[in-house]
Amino acid sequence: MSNNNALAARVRGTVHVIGAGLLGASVGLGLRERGVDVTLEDQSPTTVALAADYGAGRLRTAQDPEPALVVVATPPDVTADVIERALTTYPNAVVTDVASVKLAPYLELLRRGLDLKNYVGSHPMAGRERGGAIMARADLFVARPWVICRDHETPAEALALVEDVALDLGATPLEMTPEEHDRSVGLVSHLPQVVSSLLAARLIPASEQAVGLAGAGLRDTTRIASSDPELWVQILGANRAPVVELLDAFGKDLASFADALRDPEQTGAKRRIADLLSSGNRGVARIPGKHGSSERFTSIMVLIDDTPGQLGRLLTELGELGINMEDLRLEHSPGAQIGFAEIAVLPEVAERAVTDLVERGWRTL
Ligand SMILES: NC(=O)C1=CN([C@@H]2O[C@H](COP(=O)(O)OP(=O)(O)OC[C@H]3O[C@@H](n4cnc5c(N)ncnc54)[C@H](O)[C@@H]3O)[C@@H](O)[C@H]2O)C=CC1
Ligand SMILES: O=C(O)C(=O)Cc1ccc(O)cc1
Repeated sequence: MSNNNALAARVRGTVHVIGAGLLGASVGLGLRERGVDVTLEDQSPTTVALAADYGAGRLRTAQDPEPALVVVATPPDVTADVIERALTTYPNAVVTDVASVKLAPYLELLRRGLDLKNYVGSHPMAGRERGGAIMARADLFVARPWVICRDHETPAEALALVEDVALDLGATPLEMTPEEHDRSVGLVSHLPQVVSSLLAARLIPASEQAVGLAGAGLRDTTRIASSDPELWVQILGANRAPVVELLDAFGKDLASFADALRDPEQTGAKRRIADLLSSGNRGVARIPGKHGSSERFTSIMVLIDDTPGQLGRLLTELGELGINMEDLRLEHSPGAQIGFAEIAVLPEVAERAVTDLVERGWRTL
């Protein structure tokens, strides 16, 4: 695989991360790999020491000059406070945050009458079910969208600096208003979280025998049910209007489905069931990375650096490993330095294929 150190960072100057948990330490690890100077701060001395030990950056000293950029990676309910403190402490730095909601902190900062020319909110669409520095990964943001919410006062240089961080971390920056962002993540992240959690909660009273029959379908639909309830109470509370609207619509679909199924012999009931199920087919086909994958095969997503020869090497190594590739699809986001190779293999060899590829240094999703 190509070495990230070989790629020069776009970001110039020191990046100061406040909140050295999953997101903050992942930003630190990724930027350190590119040789960027990263300083760390956290209300927990243990967390900051842990993140530094993992190589996510160093502690700030009194001699350090003002950072070029501050990344606020604290829980949503204190994000506005921490942004305000960062803007005051480092008046010449650009300040961004990575909170999962964008409108509530922005409105709160406006309400406080702060000068927001140096603040550019953002949100990397990448995470894990568990927080903490110990869960951090340098490649967390690779090939993921990174939403940036500028406003009409944002100077071009401030926007460019936040975009550079996203690009240095392998993400694809894209601009949205805070309202567009919150409506979009309500649909693609917050509604799935609630549905997955409530679905998984149905398992609590079930017998061992019943739960023992669970397969990939249940695992796929409940993966994010292991998420941190404390973080999600904050995220959902801060984006309640779009999420409640989505839950109401979802509840209507559920009720309509149950009505049709209660009496499938009534005229039109079977069609209603089929229509709802086939809407699901059309919806799932819209998820990037899920197009065209055959039901017969298991897809493995392999990250490919955008450098010559990478794909050829992957195909050669698959041959060496004796893994038969049934299909191949390439996906490349404009602006990203990374692409995906979606390899279809027989389900029975999928697990071994992933293990062998990871052992050889490939990154899989
Ligand atoms: N967990 C996820 O999958 C994702 C989370 N986010 C957002 O990233 C932010 C951070 O989330 P995680 O890294 O998952 O949480 P985390 O719990 O792993 O890390 C948060 C850190 O902030 C520190 N902290 C809390 N209040 C502080 C304060 N006032 N000053 C300094 N440090 C403080 C905590 O001690 C903790 O170490 C949240 O706003 C979340 O919405 C964004 C994308 C994905
Ligand atoms: O793992 C997933 O599918 C996620 O959706 C993770 C995630 C959680 C919270 C965010 O604000 C952004 C991404």
